[in-house]
Amino acid sequence: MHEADFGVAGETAIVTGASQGIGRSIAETLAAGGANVGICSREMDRVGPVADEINDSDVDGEALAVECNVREREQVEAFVEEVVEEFGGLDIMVNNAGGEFVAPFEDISPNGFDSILDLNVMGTVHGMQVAGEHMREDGGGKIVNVASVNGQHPAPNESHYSTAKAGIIQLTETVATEWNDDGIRINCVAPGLIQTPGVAETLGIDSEDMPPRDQVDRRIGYGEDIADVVQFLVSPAAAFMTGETVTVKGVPRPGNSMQHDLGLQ
Ligand SMILES: CCCCC/C=C/C(=O)SCCNC(=O)CCNC(=O)[C@H](O)C(C)(C)COP(=O)(O)OP(=O)(O)OC[C@H]1O[C@@H](n2cnc3c(N)ncnc32)[C@H](O)[C@@H]1OP(=O)(O)O
Ligand SMILES: NC(=O)C1=CN([C@@H]2O[C@H](COP(=O)(O)OP(=O)(O)OC[C@H]3O[C@@H](n4cnc5c(N)ncnc54)[C@H](OP(=O)(O)O)[C@@H]3O)[C@@H](O)[C@H]2O)C=CC1
Repeated sequence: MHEADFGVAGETAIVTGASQGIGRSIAETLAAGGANVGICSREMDRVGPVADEINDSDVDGEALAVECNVREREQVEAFVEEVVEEFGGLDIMVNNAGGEFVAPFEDISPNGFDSILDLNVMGTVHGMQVAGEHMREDGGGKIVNVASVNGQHPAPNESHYSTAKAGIIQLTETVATEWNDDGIRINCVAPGLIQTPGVAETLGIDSEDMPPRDQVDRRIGYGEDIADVVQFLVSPAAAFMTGETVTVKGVPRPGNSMQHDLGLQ
């Protein structure tokens, strides 16, 4: 009888942008599944407490926090090296750090457009290339990139971000074809609207009464909705998946969802 294996116990994972929001949920979920997690953000004061919380809890995985700006290649190299030394390898890389500001196309300066491409696309490129080098040496690994429904459907005032996230989807699909022979599976998750501190800050959306997770329609997402799919993608259960983008957005319906209000149907 076949039993599905969603396990990550004993693996080493890196999650970028894990001081809050989706990245934090992914790190906590993988650690609860028994993986050791290296986590980063731009400020140790913000990411350190997340590692402390994981290490003070009764989950099997351990956490190591490192200050790292994913836009800086040398910092990504140092971060990955520190995690590999601490935990003795690297099996899973989750390129989650990303962000945006909301503005009409005509109001975005060249530097503004570039900052969003640099953070989202180049941050992912750095993470993939640096992690990929270690994974190739070790005989393989799993990479998950965090894109967005914005990379799949048009929405007003998101031109820079949508361009960046569409690029991440193509990057995932293309490199998956190149690194297949190295035993590296690369997939992508495209979240719909997820309640995070970043969304509260950027879009002004802060849902106090979150409907339960088993409700698929008429709700904003939880970080855990994304984390669970990421764990599936890096688990043996997804062994036959690479170069895919999994959309996780519930059921947005015209007139009754915030995603509709944002033009993301
Ligand atoms: C259904 C799905 C929809 C959900 C979509 C949600 C998407 C998310 O990603 S949610 C998580 C979002 N969280 C964040 O984005 C965090 C908040 N944002 C930021 O921290 C920053 O904006 C940044 C990290 C995205 C960019 O940082 P940085 O490169 O340091 O930016 P600078 O402040 O140095 O500015 C560079 C450049 O950009 C111009 N600019 C900044 N904000 C705006 C704006 N609101 N409108 C227009 N232009 C902006 C800024 O003026 C600079 O350009 P120059 O003036 O030409 O130098
Ligand atoms: N929330 C949503 O609705 C959606 C989010 N996404 C994507 O999911 C990912 C996470 O989003 P969300 O959790 O909402 O975002 P948040 O803004 O809540 O969190 C972003 C995280 O990334 C870190 N971060 C930001 N810039 C950098 C950087 N240059 N280097 C390292 N870390 C960085 C932040 O830490 P610190 O500030 O401490 O550096 C923080 O931990 C992003 O890629 C986003 O685009 C996609 C679709 C929808």
